[in-house]
Amino acid sequence: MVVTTQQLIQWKQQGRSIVALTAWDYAIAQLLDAAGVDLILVGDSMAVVLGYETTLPITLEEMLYHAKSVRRGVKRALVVVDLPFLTYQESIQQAMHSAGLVLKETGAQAVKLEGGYPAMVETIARLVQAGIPVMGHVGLTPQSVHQLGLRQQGKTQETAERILNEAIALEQAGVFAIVLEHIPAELALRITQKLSIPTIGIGAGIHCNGQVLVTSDVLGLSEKHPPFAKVYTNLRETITKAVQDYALEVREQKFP
Ligand SMILES: Nc1nc(=O)c2c([nH]1)NC[C@@H]1CN(c3ccc(C(=O)N[C@@H](CCC(=O)O)C(=O)O)cc3)CN21
Ligand SMILES: CC(C)C(=O)C(=O)O
Ligand SMILES: [Mg+2]
Repeated sequence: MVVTTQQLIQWKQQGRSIVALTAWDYAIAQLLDAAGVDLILVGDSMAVVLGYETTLPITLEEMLYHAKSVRRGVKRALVVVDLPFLTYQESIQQAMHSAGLVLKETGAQAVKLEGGYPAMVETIARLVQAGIPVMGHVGLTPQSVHQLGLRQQGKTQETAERILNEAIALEQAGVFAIVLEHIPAELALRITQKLSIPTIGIGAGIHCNGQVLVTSDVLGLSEKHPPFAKVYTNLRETITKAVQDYALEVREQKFP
């Protein structure tokens, strides 16, 4: 049984939590899919495994290349691809072109883009009308890092209302799900209760309809201490140890 956007909405109604993680290549995607992850996001956070400081330098070409590789590894999960910075904000035409390339060239089922009311509502409505499933993303939007920083959003009454209203506007525009990043848990609860579509949280508390994390953070591959992830295993240590063991055995002529 493959995961569809309708399935995610049904799971919200049934109270079954949605499990989402990011992937950037075939090997990782194949492992996550086989382990039963419901939604695989080809996130622009792959910046971390490509050695960029922020998500801003990632290009549409890089996303397409990695998304194709991810798609080849996935049999069951829904594959969603981030539209990178300035490949959708310029005009509806630009967004349509970028999202169209993602669906045509990669075989992914949906795109995600950052932002809410008013800037992105019309764009999302037009993409959805054209048959492109769109996932929203509000709260902390890392493509706006030079305006927002990386601080929690929606801490005041006023900004909390703004984020709630953005989420409502995005649902009306037709998104099938919405990422809530780095907002207070009580605000995420209010949004989750208000919307019929599922909320997928990252740093947004336990009340969301699902959770998403950056896989390199979960696996202990990221160099920096991850902001939201629980580090379930430390692959940096595992890999370092294996490589050092190999180097030693080669130098001592014990291998092969
Ligand atoms: N590997 C990785 N994991 C992520 O979760 C992630 C990325 N990359 N890249 C895109 C964004 C950036 N993210 C981040 C990064 C740092 C903080 C953080 O440290 N926030 C501090 C404040 C820091 C500041 O003000 O400069 C906080 O206490 O909120 C939050 C979100 C989340 N996203
Ligand atoms: C953390 C998620 C929501 C994301 O946008 C990404 O990985 O790029
Ligand atoms: Mg992203």
